Amino acid sequence: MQANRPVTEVAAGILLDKEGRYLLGQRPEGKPYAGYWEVPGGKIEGGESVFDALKRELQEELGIDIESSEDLTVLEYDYPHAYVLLHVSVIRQWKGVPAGCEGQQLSWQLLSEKVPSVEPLLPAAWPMLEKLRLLQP
Ligand SMILES: Nc1nc2c([nH]c(=O)n2[C@H]2C[C@H](O)[C@@H](COP(=O)(O)OP(=O)(O)OP(=O)(O)O)O2)c(=O)[nH]1
Repeated sequence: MQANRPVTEVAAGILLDKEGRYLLGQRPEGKPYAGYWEVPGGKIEGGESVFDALKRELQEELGIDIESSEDLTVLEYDYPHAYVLLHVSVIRQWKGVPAGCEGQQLSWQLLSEKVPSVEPLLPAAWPMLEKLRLLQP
């Protein structure tokens, strides 16, 4: 557990399509861990619900509109730059085609593959993928 460190609450959304693929994005230059691959999402702002934050972040980052999500898990991770609490959701339906609206690269990955074909991944992305594999299709 963290001790006396501010908590950064983050909403992360795993887009899962009907072919069993999920989406990763590459963190842009200028952010901590630039170049690392992650599940799309970002910080929850004051007063937002997890879903509000997810809807806003996926609109900003990917240009898509979501109407629902399923809670998958909550994870904590103690990075040198921040102590992060990640609220992870799965999204199976969205409007629009995901695009790298912040100049970031995107990559669809098959859930049936043990390891993503892109690297490196943010450390906290690994346990999310493990949870995702336990989901019933
Ligand atoms: N989006 C996302 N963030 C993750 C993952 N794993 C993980 O540890 N994080 C951490 C990294 C960051 O410390 C934090 C997310 O912050 P961010 O910098 O992406 O958020 P943001 O877009 O709102 O940031 P900002 O530039 O507006 O300050 O969560 C993940 O898979 N996806």
